[in-house]
Parts: sequence; structure tokens; C-alpha cells
Amino acid sequence: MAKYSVENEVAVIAVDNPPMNALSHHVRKSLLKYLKEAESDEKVTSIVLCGDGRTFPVGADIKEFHKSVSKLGPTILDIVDALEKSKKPTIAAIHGNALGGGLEIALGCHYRIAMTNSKVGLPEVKLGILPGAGGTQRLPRVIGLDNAMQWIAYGGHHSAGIGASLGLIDRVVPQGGNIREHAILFAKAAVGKSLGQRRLSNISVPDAAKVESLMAKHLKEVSKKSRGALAPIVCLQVIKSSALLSYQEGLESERQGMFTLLASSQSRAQIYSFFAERQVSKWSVPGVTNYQNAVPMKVKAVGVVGLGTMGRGIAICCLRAGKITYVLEMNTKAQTAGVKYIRGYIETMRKRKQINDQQSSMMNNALIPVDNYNGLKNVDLVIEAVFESMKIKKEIFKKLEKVCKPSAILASNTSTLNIDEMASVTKRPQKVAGMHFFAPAHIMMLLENIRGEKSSPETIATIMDLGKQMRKTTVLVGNCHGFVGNRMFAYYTAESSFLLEEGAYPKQVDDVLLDYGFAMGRFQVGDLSGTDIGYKIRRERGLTHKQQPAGTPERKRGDRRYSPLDDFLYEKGRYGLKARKGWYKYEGSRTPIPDPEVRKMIDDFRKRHNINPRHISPEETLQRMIFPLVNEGFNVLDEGIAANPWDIDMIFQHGYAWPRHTGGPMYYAYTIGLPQVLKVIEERWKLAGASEPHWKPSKMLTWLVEHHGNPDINDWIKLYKERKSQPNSNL
Ligand SMILES: CCCCCCC[C@H](O)CC(=O)SCCNC(=O)CCNC(=O)[C@H](O)C(C)(C)COP(=O)([O-])OP(=O)([O-])OC[C@H]1O[C@@H](n2cnc3c(N)ncnc32)[C@H](O)[C@@H]1OP(=O)([O-])[O-]
Repeated sequence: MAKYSVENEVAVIAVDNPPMNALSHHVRKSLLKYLKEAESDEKVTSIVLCGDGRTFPVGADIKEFHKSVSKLGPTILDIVDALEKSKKPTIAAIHGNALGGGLEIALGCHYRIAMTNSKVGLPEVKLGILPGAGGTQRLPRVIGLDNAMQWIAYGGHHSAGIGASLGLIDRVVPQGGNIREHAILFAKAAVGKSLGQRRLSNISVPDAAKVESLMAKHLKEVSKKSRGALAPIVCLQVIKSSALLSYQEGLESERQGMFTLLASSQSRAQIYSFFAERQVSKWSVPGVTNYQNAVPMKVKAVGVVGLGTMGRGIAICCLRAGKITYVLEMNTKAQTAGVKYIRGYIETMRKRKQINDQQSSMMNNALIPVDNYNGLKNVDLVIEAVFESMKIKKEIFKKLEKVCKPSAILASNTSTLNIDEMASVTKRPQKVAGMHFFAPAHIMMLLENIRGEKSSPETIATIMDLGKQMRKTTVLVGNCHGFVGNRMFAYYTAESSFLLEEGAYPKQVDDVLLDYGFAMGRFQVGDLSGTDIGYKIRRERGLTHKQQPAGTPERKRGDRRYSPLDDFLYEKGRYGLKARKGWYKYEGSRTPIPDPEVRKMIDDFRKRHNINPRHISPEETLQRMIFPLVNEGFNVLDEGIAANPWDIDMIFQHGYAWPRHTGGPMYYAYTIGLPQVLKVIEERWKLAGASEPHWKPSKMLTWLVEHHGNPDINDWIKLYKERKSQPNSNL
């Protein structure tokens, strides 16, 4: 809805649709009604459009997309047109965010004023669509093609100050000012002035002559940064029309582009991702607790044990969240290096204006290096971030148990190990949990929080709340080897090596993954993170080639297929990018170059094992990499380790850089169709047999396909649980 009032001859129309003033159908109807009323009221001389509550409208109502209501008139474009055509000056008064359709209606206004801390932008591309209410045609006319291409194809949010410097915002209202009062004064002053050039559809694009070179520049950039995504490319093509065609023709091109994108599976996947991102914070442990009833503990001081790569990143996350952060590292050299890194990073953030001087000095003061466990006696929560060894972690937990106050939560940043086993050496298993950060911890958006068997509701609520304070996509999962992410990902990695054994080379596999939309292939990622990391984890589990007793078949561990190629690579000193050689070689840059030495290693291996290499198609490569991971995803859901398919998808998008336009592995399976996915898995299972149990079709996937075909992803859990809870169910 909207509210209407007339103050001092100025009509004020305030959108009132909490929480974000989205432009839902009922809002659009009432906006147009009040605009007409203001237009026809002779006592009104000008019109102010604003948002009630938290913000100016943040765009179309995303829940309406792909539903018939989105097509019901009036459209947002009808409102934009009415504002622009108005004979009385129209002023957008922006506080909070003016995004998407919200900014488009502001662009329809003759003037825009904004609070200094407000943000503006056209982020539709992140939903796999484009600004569909004239934004692709009006924005370049104000801020120029180059800037408009940048804003629209990447979908960033920009400060009011930047908007003002580009001519988009006519006045910035300082902090503490009342935007509504300022807008009314501004509106009064605008009465009687010519509106011709204030109607953006009347003016031309300033840098139109550079259209071809700008197009080439931005196309090159988006195809690198948003590989495989359709929306950025369509956005650029449609913006190009603003420079070459009339406004009306440009609008037609926008309409066509929007239809193409709305019909694509990518926009559905990205809209799913938008809601999934918000859904994961509404966590629940069925029958125990949930986000609504559990109360988090107040955490003022955090301890971080270990100042390696992970510990440093975690400490930065804690400092950014405003916590007093004690960092424990007993090795003096490692402590000096770690603290130097953290302080250096704080300084970089300050120089990049991500934090101001005051925040920088607060963070520096809040960082407290300690060199013995007693230094952690006052913290409310500890995150242990040492090497992945159960023996070492247990020793640390025993020490923490002794020194930390009884109310403190003890968390581990383990990426694979059993949280309950760590909890068992303490007297407070209800206060133990996992907080699995992804490297680099201060950059990656994901936090995979693990609830132990005995973790209390307060402990769970506290680690979830801390993730939120760190502004991470925080997903709650159950305890098992590798939890959700690494448990599933293990099969993706294993299959990639099996593909090498059978006939592929690293670049061939990586190229398929790049085409799918990953920014880097599996072998490039292996080189970037270091081949020594996986090796040390396999060594800890007694799996590496060198640890096997004489006579152990090279390609088996117990009764399971195993590829020792990764071990051979490590043993040759090919530790990845840092050694300038890994799966690829690197000659003075980070560009991976296929290396004949690696090829020879693979060829020799095949010869030794009498493997006749065969051509492996891109389709088979993709299925072999992704489907076992999806199959395991269904096992994870069946066991309740993940509560919902979107929890898994968010873990992969934010922890493993899974391309957003596919929605994540589970949503991708749904897009392809579960029956098709199951068919491939069943065929592979027949070929591979018991030594590759990751191809054994999941019970849940099989049941869903047999009984429902390809049910809506939102219904998977409900359908399956209903059946599973029946007394005669054999699931
Ligand atoms: C036929 C087609 C016609 C085409 C016309 C095209 C028009 C136009 O070009 C298209 C658009 O505008 S596309 C839109 C372009 N605009 C965008 O993409 C902006 C999308 N929004 C955002 O990016 C963030 O919400 C903000 C940064 C605004 C605030 O962040 P924050 O403070 O962390 O808050 P938060 O936690 O994020 O949200 C709180 C609650 O509000 C909910 N909700 C929010 N926006 C919604 C919406 N537009 N809608 C519905 N709901 C929306 C959100 O789900 C959540 O609900 P929950 O039930 O409580 O979970």
C-alpha cells in the first residue's frame, strides 16, 4: 500500500509495504491511484515520492516473479512513465536503499535527493534478470554508458555520494537530516522550473559515440567474472540500445531481453538463491530447538587458537564483528608473523576505506596476542584453528577445559573431524560445537556450523548468531566426517582423478568445469590451495601411497577404488602455485600451463596399470564430477545432516564458488530433472560396482523419482519425511 498526504501544497506519497517496501501489485495500484489524485488536485504544486519505515522501495516484489501477478497492471514502468510525464515536479526522497525497480521509479522522477548513508543500484543481474522498468535506458542517459554498464552488469550498490558525483542524485542530505522535510522544501523550490531536460527519456546518452569500444571492454570483463551467466551479457546488449536507438526502441529491446531472461532456468536458479540465502538463517533442529526460541549467549571476547592461515583469517572476522580477540600461538615466530599479517590487513581495510580511522584503531586495540592457555581465561568462546589432527585437537580441548570459564563455548574449526569425539574429552559437551570457516576465512562468505550430539540450544544459537555478526552465510549442519561440504566434495575430487586415470588430462577436465560456470577448474583450485593440504589429510587417515604395506594394490584402499595420482604429484614436490608447479606449471604468472611432466606421470601410470586411455566426452566429464556429489547430497538430507536442499546449495555457492546461475548442486539436479540424474547414477553404479560406493543410488533420490518423478525442490523433504515416518516404511 501507499500513504497519501498533502503538506504545504506538496503531495507526499509514501510507499508502505514492510519490511522493504517492495513494489508488489497492491503497492503499484495504490501508487498510480495517488499519483493521479495529486496530478488532478489543483491545490498540489509538486509531488514527493518516498518510503515509509526502513527504506525507499528496494525493487519489484521478487516473490511475484514467475507468477501471473507480476504481469498484472499497473506495471512499475507505468508508474515510472506517470512520474516522468507529470506536469508537476516529482521528487524522489531516498533513505535506506533505492534498488532495482525502486531506483527505476526514482529515475522516473524529475529530481532525486538522498540521505548520505543511503545506497542506490540496479542489482537485477544478481537475480538473473535485467532492470525491466526503463532502467537500462534511463541510467546511461544520466551517468553515461560506461558507468551504467558497470552498475547494471555487476549489480553493485553505490553510495549516495557516488550517485551525486555522477549526476544521479541532485542533493545529498547529511546524517541526522529529515529526508521528508528536505524533499518538501526541495519540491517547493522546483515549482515553475522547466521540466524538459529533467525528463530523462528526452535526453541523449553522453558517451554514446564510444559504444562499440565500451561494449567490447565490458563484454570481456563479464565473460571472465561471471562465466556462463546469461544476464550480464543480455544487460550489456540492451544498454547498448540506449546509445544506438530511440528511447522507445530501447524500451522494446529491454522488454525482449527481460522475456528472454525470465524464461531462462538461470533466473529461476538465481531467484531461488536469493531466498535460499535468507532461508538458511531460519535454522531448526527438529524436536530440539530453532532460531525463534533459542537465545544466544552474549559474546564479548573470543579466543583463537593457532595463527596459521585459518587462525589469522578467523581472528580478522572476529575483530570485524567487534569482538575482543585473544590470539594464542606458542611459536614466537608464528605469532609475530600472524599478528603482523592481521595488523597489516586492518591497515589495508583502512586504506581501502572499508573501515575508518576510529574502527581501525578499535580493531588494533581489540587484538590481544597471548602465548599461553591462561591468556584465554576470560573469553566467552574459543575457536581452535590448528592442524587437522584429532590427537592434537583433543589435547587442546583438554587444556581449554581447564583454563576457560565454565560458561565459555569451545568450538573447533575442523574441516572433517568428529566434533563429538572432541567434546568427549571435556566436561562441557553441551558447550562444544564446530565452526568450519573456509579459506581465506576473512574473504569467503561461508560459515558451516556443526552441532554436536550434545550441543545445547544456547550453544547452537550463539554460533549461528556469531556467524550473522560476521556477516557470513551461516549454515547449521550435523556431525559426520567432512560434514556437508567436504563430505560431498570428496567425490567430486575423487572422480576428477579417476577421469585422469581413464583418459583425460587436467586441462580437459578443468575446461568442462569452466564452461559450466566455475571460475576455476578442480585442478587449478588444487594448485591454488596447495596439493600438500589434501596430502596431509590423506596421510592423517593413513591413505597415502607411501603408508601402505608392501603388496597393497596401488589403486585400492581396502575394498575401495583409490587413485594415487594426487600422492605422486605431491611426492614430486609439485605443491601447486606456491611451488610454481602442481597439476600445471606457472611461468612468472598465475596462468596455468599444461606441463608435459604431468602428462608423462599420468601416461606412465596408465601404462603400468594396462589402462587403455579412451576419449571422455565433456558430458560424461560433467556428470562424473557432479552427479556423485548430488547423490551424496541426498544421503546427507536423508540422514538429517543438512536440513534442506538449499542449505547444501548455499554451502556450495559460498564455500566452493559454485556458479550461482545454476543454483547449486541440488537445484541443478532439479533443473535437469531427478529421473535423468538417477538414470545416469544407476548406469554408472552398474559399471563401477561396490568399489565405488559413491555411485550407489541414494535411497531418498530413488524414492522421490519412483513416487513423484521430479517434485518441486521445496517439497523434497516434506514428501520423503512423511513417507519415512509411516510405520510400514522401509526407508
Ligand atoms: C514481468 C516482470 C516485470 C518486470 C519489472 C522489473 C522491475 C525491476 O527492474 C526488477 C526488480 O526490481 S528486481 C528486485 C531488485 N532489488 C533487489 O534485488 C534488492 C533485493 N533486496 C536486497 O538486496 C536486500 O533485502 C536489502 C539490501 C535491500 C536489505 O538487506 P537486509 O537488511 O539484509 O534484509 P533482508 O534480510 O535481505 O530482507 C528482509 C526481508 O525482505 C525480503 N525482501 C527484500 N527485498 C525484497 C524484494 N525485492 N521482494 C520481496 N522480498 C524482499 C527478504 O526476502 C526478507 O524476507 P524474510 O521473510 O524476512 O526473510
